[in-house]
Formats: sequence, C-alpha cells, structure tokens
Amino acid sequence: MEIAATRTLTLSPPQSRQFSHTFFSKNLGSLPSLRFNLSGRRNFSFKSTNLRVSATSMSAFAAQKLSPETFLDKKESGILHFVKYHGLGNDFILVDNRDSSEPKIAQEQAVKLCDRNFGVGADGVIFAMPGVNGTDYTMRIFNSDGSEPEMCGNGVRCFARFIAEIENLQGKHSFTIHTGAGLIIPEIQDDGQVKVDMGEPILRAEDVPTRLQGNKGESVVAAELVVDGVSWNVTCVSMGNPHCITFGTKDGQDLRVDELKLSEIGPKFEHHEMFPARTNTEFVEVLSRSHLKMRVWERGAGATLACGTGACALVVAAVLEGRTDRKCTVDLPGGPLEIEWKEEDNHIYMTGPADLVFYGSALL
Ligand SMILES: N[C@@H](CCC[C@H](N)C(=O)O)C(=O)O
Repeated sequence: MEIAATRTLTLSPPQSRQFSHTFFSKNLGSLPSLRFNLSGRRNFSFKSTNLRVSATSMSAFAAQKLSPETFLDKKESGILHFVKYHGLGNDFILVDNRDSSEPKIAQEQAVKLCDRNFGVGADGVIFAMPGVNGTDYTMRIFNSDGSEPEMCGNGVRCFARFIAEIENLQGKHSFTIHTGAGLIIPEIQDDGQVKVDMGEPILRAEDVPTRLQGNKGESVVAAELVVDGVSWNVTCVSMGNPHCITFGTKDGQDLRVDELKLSEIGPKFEHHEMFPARTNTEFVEVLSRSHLKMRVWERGAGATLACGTGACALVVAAVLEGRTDRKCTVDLPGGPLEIEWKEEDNHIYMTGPADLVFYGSALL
C-alpha cells in the first residue's frame, strides 16, 4: 500500500516560510497512529538549540504527489531532506549523500536529529555516498551518540531499500556497498525483504577488539568476564563492529532475557576495560538448536529493538559454543531475523525487512 498526503512544514519564527511536501508512507498496516490521523490535521514540533523542525502533517490524501527523487532534490540551504526507515524497529534517518563523500551533517547535528524528544528520533543517521574501489555506493553511519561505527546490519537493509526508492528500481536488485567493515552486498528479494551477504566474522581477540585472552586459538569463546562483581560467560565476535555475546553467567544459570535489567547492566559491558573500542552486547536465550531470543545493548545507541550485526554475531557465538546449528531464527524485541553462517564460504547471510516510515525535512 502506498499513501501520499501533503505535508506542510512550517519553520519556526523568525524563518516563517512554509514548505509543502508530499508525504509518502508504505506498509501503514503496522503504523495505526499514522493511518488514524490521516483525516485530520495534527501539529507537532521539535525544537533544540540548532535544530528546528515544526510540521503540520498529512492534511490530504494524494493532494500533491512528488516523486521521492524530487523531494530529496530540493536544495533549500540550511534544510536537510531525509527519509526515515526502520528495520524491525531499529530506526534510521537516511540522507541522500550521493553527490559528495563528506556527510551532509556533522556528528553533533546527528545527535540532535536522533533525539527522541527534541529531534526527529532515531538510533542513527545513515549517509548514502558514492562508491569507492568499484563499489556501487558507500554507507556511513553515525550512532545516536554521534560516534561512527564501522557497520550496521539493519541499516544496510534500509540503505538498500532507500537506494531502490530514490533510483526508482522495482523488484529484485543487489548492490555492492563499501562500509567500514569492507564489502557488504544486500539483495532486495521479490517479497521486499532484504538478504545481505554480511561477509566473514572476525574472531581474533585483538581484531575484535578485546583485551580478553584468546582461549580457543586466538578467539575468545565462553570466556570469563567479570562485570560489576558477577562472572559472565562471553564470546567475542566482530562483524566489522565489536560484539560481546553472553548466554549466561559462569554459575551455569542460563539467561531469561525478559528478566534482565538491560539499562543497568548494558552500559557496564559497553564501557568495560576489556573492550578498548567499547562494545555492543547481546544477551541471548537458546530456545532450540535453530531458534534464539536476544536483547541488545548497542554501543553508542543503548537498548534498541534490533541489531543486525548483533544477530549475526550471536549465531556465530552459538555455533562456536556448540549450542545451535548454523541456520537460526533470531527473535529480537522488534521481530525475527533469519541468519545463516555458511560453511562453504564462511560468510554470514542475514534476511529481514526494512520499511519506509516517512519523508521529512529539518532546519539545521
Ligand atoms: N543496529 C546496528 C548496529 C549499529 C552500530 C552499533 N551501534 C555500533 O556502534 O557498532 C545493526 O543493526 O547492526
């Protein structure tokens, strides 16, 4: 389903200009609040020191349908046009940066945009940039705290759908994408899901990076990590970005992820001295040899509803610890991902959704 409605964006005084944009949203079945409000006018505004956005949304159906390219091509100075996407609730502001290898906004501005009270609200800002070394595109991302990670699994699925949208591509398509984690290849499937070749996991302790000693060759597998006086069993895996995966504590107690006090324990893993580049942490419950359930505390973003690189890393950890087979469904708070760590090429393949939420503009 595609819905288009006029969106009027009013800049706060003293810039009392008005812009009208077409608002596109797909898959609104999962977004009752948007559908619910389509018949009326709703005002919302976001303010912060250097970022001001106020908008009156969705006043009419199909009143003025602009193409996505036209919307993003508008080049009023000081205004950032973006498209909001999410992958299982892990949400991102996508910026069309195809004309430059410099991100259109600075890290501090990304922090303000990502703010859920004073900004647009997102787990990160993603830039679609020109490719390098023969790749189709480059993807860069800023976390909601402004730091720059090497890779983002849910983000790269959103990136693929964003490219298809702005390049007006229909059906099955794959792209080569240069990231901080090397070459990543997402392929949009006929059903709209995105299957991503996430490359090979990195297991050497020093490269993850972790200061924990390798205990299985150079890898850290089911090793002891003391966090706040409690001994946890952890496996460390990098998918370009660092992950610490735990299935429970050393006393043999398996995790019940719903019972975890994530906001208390998460930051203690993230900033642990054993992780010189900080870490993402996945807390995992094994439901069967092909079914896992996880909650995540992300480096630079906190508790999120999903983490694609995390889901890949935890399947690697589960296999290395002998807990599951190589093909698993991973239940994340925002929904399931299908993950396979293939023996033939040592690559990990992730399949899941990516959905457009809305088009918007922000005054920088
Ligand atoms: N949510 C992402 C990971 C984003 C980067 C992460 N916060 C980091 O700093 O490494 C995913 O889906 O992989």
